[in-house]
Amino acid sequence: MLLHFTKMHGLGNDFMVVDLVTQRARLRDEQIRQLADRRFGIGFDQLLVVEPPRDPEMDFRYRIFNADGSEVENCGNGARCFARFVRDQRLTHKHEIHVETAGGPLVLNVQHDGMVRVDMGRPRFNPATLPFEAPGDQPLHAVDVDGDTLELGVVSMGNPHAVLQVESVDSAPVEHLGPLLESHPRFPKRVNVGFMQVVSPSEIRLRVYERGSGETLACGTGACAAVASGIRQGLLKSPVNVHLPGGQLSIEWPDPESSLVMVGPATRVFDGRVTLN
Ligand SMILES: N[C@H](CCC[C@H](N)C(=O)O)C(=O)O
Repeated sequence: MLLHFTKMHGLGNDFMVVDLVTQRARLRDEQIRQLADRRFGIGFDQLLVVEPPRDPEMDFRYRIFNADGSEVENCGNGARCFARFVRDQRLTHKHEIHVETAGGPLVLNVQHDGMVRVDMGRPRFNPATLPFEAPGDQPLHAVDVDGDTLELGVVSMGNPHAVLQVESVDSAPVEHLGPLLESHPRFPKRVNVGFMQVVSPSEIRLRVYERGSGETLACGTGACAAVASGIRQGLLKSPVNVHLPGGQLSIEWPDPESSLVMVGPATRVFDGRVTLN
C-alpha cells in the first residue's frame, strides 16, 4: 500500500505527518519503529496522524507516536506543524483550529506572520496526573537516581514531564541522566526529562531528553513544563523566552488559572510516498 506523507519540523523536532482523512491506513508499532529509523526508514522524532474528529464540535483528531512506536498524549511542536499541514493540504481554511488529542483539546491559531499560537491548556502539578509516585503535590520532589538525590519539578501537559534545574545546559549530563530518569520506577508511564538553565526571570535555556525518542533539538511540551515549573518555584515570570538547541519558543502563563500559551514556527520540508509492507 502506498502512503503519502509530509516531513515537517518545529525547531528541528522532526515529524512524519500523515493525512488519514483522505487516505486509509493502519500503522502497526513495528512499522512506526521502522519508518522512524534514520538509516533504514524515513527518520523522525514523532509520527503525527491526522484523522476526522470523534467529537463533532472539533475540527480534527490528531494522534502522536514516538519513534519507539509508543502513542502519547501531546506534542507541542507537532501541534504547530499539524496546524500548518491541515491548512496547506486544504483540509481546512480556518485560522483557528480546534483539535482532539489523547491529552485533551487544543486550540491552534495560524498567525499571518506564519507563526502558530497554541493554547496548551493548564499545566497540572498533581503527581497522579503524570503519573508520578509521590506523597503529595509540591514544587520540587526528591528523587534518588544513580546514588544521588535530585530535586525535580513534575508537570503534566497532557504528557508527563520532569524538570531538573542545572547550572549550564552545555555541561548538563543529558546522555547519562536522561535515560535513567525516563525509565525511573516512580514514573510508571515513563517521563520526558527537561534540563533547565535559568538565565533570567524571563529567559531560560533548555535541553530535553524525550520519552520514547531520546534527546531532541526542541520539545514544545517540555518548554511549557519547564516554564510552568520555574514560575511555580518563583524563578520565572511570564512571558518567558525558551532557548532550545533548535531555536526559540515564547511561552506565556500569566496566572495559575489561565491556559499556558506557546508561540513558535512550523516548517514543511518535503512531501513523499512510502510503500507499507
Ligand atoms: N516533541 C514533543 C513532545 C513529544 C512527547 C513525547 N516524547 C512523549 O513521550 O510524551 C513536543 O514538542 O512537545
